[in-house]
Amino acid sequence: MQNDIQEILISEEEIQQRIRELGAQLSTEYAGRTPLVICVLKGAFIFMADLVKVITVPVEMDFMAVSSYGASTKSSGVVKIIKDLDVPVDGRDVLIVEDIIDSGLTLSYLIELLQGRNASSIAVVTLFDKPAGRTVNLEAGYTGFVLPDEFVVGYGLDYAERYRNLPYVGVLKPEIYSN
Ligand SMILES: O=P(O)(O)OC[C@H]1O[C@H](OP(=O)(O)OP(=O)(O)O)[C@H](O)[C@@H]1O
Ligand code: HPA
Ligand SMILES: [Mg+2]
Repeated sequence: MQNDIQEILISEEEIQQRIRELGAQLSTEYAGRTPLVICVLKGAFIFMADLVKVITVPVEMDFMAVSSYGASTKSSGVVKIIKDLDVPVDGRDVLIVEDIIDSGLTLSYLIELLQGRNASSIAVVTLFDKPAGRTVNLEAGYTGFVLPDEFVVGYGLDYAERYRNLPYVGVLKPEIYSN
C-alpha cells in the first residue's frame, strides 16, 4: 500500500469485477445503438479506459475536461470547462462517464449543457457515488459503488493532482491534507 494511504476502501479486484458488471449492463441497454461515450477528464480517464473494453456494442468516444476542485477537498462551486467536446451531440445517445458524483455540481452543469445541444438521450455511469455530499438533486442511472462521506483518492481521483494512478480507492492520512 502506498505510504500516504491510511485505508483502502475498495480494492483493485472489486473495482475490476464491478466494471465488468457495468459493461454487461450497458451492452444490453445500448444493444442496436451506437452511443457517444463522453469521458469527463481528468478523473474519469482510468474508468473510461477499463469500461469501454468491456462494452460489446459499437461506441464512439469523446473527451471533455472540466474542473471545480483544484487543490482542495471541497468543490469551488464553479465548474470550469477546460476542453470542450470535438463532435456535435445533437441526435446522439450520450453516455457520460464519471469517476465520482459528490456535490453533483459537475454533472448537473454537464447535463444541462448537453441537453441544450439537443442530445437525443443522456445517461450517466459513475464508478463512485457519495450521496452525503450532494448539494443538488441528482442520481446516476448506473453506479459502481456508494462511498462514505470521506475525501477519497485513487483510480483516477486526485488530491492536488496526485494519487490518480493508484489501482484502488482509499483515504489519505489526515496529515497529507493541507486544508
Ligand atoms: O459532484 P462534484 O462535487 O462536482 O464532484 C465530482 C467531480 O469532481 C472531480 O473533478 P475535479 O473538479 O476534481 O477535476 P479532475 O477530474 O480534473 O480532478 C471528479 O472527477 C468529478 O468530475
Ligand atoms: O472524494 C473525492 N476525491 C477526489 N476528487 C473528488 N471530487 C469530488 N469528490 C472527490
Ligand atoms: Mg480532482
